[in-house]
Amino acid sequence: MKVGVVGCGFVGATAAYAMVMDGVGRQIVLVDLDRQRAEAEANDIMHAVPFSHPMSVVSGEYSDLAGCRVVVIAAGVSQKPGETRLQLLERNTAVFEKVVPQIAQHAPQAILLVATNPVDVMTHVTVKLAGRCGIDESRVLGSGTTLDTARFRTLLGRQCGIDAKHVHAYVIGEHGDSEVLTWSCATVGGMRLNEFQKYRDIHIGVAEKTEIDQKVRGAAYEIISGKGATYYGIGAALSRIVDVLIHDQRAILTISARLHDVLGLSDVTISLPTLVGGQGVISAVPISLNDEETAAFHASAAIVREATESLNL
Ligand SMILES: NC(=O)C1=CN([C@@H]2O[C@H](COP(=O)(O)OP(=O)(O)OC[C@H]3O[C@@H](n4cnc5c(N)ncnc54)[C@H](O)[C@@H]3O)[C@@H](O)[C@H]2O)C=CC1
Ligand SMILES: CC(=O)C(=O)O
Repeated sequence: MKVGVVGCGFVGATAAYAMVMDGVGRQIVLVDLDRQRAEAEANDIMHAVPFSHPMSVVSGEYSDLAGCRVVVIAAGVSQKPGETRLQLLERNTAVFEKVVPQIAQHAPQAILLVATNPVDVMTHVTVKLAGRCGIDESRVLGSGTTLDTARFRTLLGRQCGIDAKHVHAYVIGEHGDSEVLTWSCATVGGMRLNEFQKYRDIHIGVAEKTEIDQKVRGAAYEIISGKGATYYGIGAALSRIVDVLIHDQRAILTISARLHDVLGLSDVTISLPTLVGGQGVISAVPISLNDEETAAFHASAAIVREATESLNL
C-alpha cells in the first residue's frame, strides 16, 4: 500500500520514519517544496529499512502520489516559541490553497490526513478545498487531539502506576489552548477513575488534576521552548492513524472531523472520539460529559468556529 506525505519537515519526516518502524504500508512517497530536503529525508529513512520492515521510501512530485491510499499533509509553518497554533492560520491556509488541489488532482482516491496547525481549522479548509475537487468530507480528517489524548493517557497512567495502554481518557475540542480533558469519562483497566483510585488507594484530587491538565495543555509550548519543535509524539500518532485507515481497523480515535448535529454542533471541525475505518471518518461516538465539560467543549468549538469563519471560505 502506498502512502504519501506532503511536507516532510520535522513532522512529516518523523511520521514516515514511524511508519517504517511500525511496518505501516509498503511504499512511502515524500513530497516537499524543498525537493532536496525530501530526497535527503527519503534516503535517510530508507537506511532504517534493514532494521525494521521491507518498505520503500522515495521522494517525488505530486504526480508520484497517484495510487496513494492515504496522503498525510504536514506542509506549512510551525509555531515559534510562545506563538499559538491559531496564529499560523493565514500562512498555512495560503500553503493549503496550493497543496490540496494538487493532491486531489493526482490522488483522487486518497484519504487526506491533516497534521498542519491549527489542525482543526486546516482540516476544515481541506474539506472545502478537496470538496471542490470531488473528494467527500468523510475522506478528510485531522490528527486533532489524538496527540493530546496520548499525552493525557501517558500522564494519568504514570499517576496511577499503570501502562497507558490500559488508560482510556480522551481530550476533545480544539487541538489547542481551549482543549478539554474529559476526566468524568476516564477509565483505567475498565474501571471508572474514582473506583480505580479506591481500589489502588491512590489520590488524584484537584491539585493532581490541575497539574496534569496544565502539562497536557502546555506540552507543545514547553517542548517547543526546549527544542524548537514537537515531532515524535505526532509522528507516532500519524503512523497509528494511517494504520487504522489502510487496514480498516475501525478504531476510536480523537481525530478532527467536520461535525453534523453532534452535541448540538454542526458545520464545525473539531475533535471527539470518532469511529475511523478504511473509508475514513465513520461517525462521532457518543460521549457522556458532565456540565462543566459540556460548557468547555462548546466554548472550544466557538473558538474554532470563529477562526474558521474569519477565513470566509
Ligand atoms: N497536529 C499536531 O498535533 C501537530 C502539528 N504540528 C504542525 O505540523 C506542521 C509542520 O511542522 P514541522 O514539520 O515542525 O515544520 P517544518 O518547518 O519542519 O516542516 C514544514 C515543511 O513544509 C514544507 N512546505 C512549506 N510550504 C510547502 C508547500 N507549499 N508545499 C510543500 N511543502 C511545503 C517545508 O518545506 C517544510 O519542509 C506545523 O504546522 C506544526 O504546527 C506539529 C506538531 C504536532
Ligand atoms: C505543535 C503541536 O501542535 C503539538 O505538539 O501539540
